Amino acid sequence: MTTTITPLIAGNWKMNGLRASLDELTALAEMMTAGEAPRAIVVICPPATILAAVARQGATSGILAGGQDCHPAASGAHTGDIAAGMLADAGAQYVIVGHSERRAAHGETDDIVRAKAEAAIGAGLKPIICVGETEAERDGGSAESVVVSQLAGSIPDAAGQHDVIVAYEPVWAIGTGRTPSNDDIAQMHDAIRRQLVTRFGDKGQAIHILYGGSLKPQNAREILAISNVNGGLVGGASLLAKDFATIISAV
Ligand SMILES: O=C(CO)COP(=O)(O)O
Repeated sequence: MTTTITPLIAGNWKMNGLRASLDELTALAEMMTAGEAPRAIVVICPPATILAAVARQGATSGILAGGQDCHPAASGAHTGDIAAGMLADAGAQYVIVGHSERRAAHGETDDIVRAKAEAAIGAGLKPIICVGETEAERDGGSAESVVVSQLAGSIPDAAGQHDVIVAYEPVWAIGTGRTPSNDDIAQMHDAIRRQLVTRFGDKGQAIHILYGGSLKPQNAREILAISNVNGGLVGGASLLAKDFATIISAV
């Protein structure tokens, strides 16, 4: 079965962005409405402090808002954490879970990431579930088995009935300016697709598989054209409206 997936381009602002960044969002919205309508779903995941403002501003321009992480629990004594329901309350429609910067710095296991994805689905959000191998794992030849195993542990059964997004982000490509070869990206995305289809049948054909890691205006066109690459998760290049707009228009 061939399923057409509308590409999705998500910007992960990480710990960058003050209220002043909303000007960049205004510029992005203007660029998006100036030319032909974008052929992609566009999502910005800002820091939580400006999430509500991004969601409000995005409501008029079609830019959707997402969180960068959520807690598995709905509420409780978890100082500094944010529940998925709170992100939804602030206007988010998406939330990134299992980003490698959190897996590494906060000891997040696949079980925790899966619990976060379940919490997100429970709150009506679409989780963007991140997976990716380290450089040592790629050099050692285990990249595919590592990613397939991370995905098996991180994606909840509920993905069979609800919308989830998978983001393949090789850890060594994040913020480094390096990317895998197009063949390596194709091979990994094909392996992820096979696993999604084996587990979720036709629904697995419709799940977005995003590529992330040094996606830039210069390489977006060729990477986004690779089969089973259904969009991108963009870090550094999402901070400047001009660069992000170029990536969106590369779809
Ligand atoms: O981690 C990323 C997005 O989540 C990718 O970051 P860069 O695009 O800065 O490499």
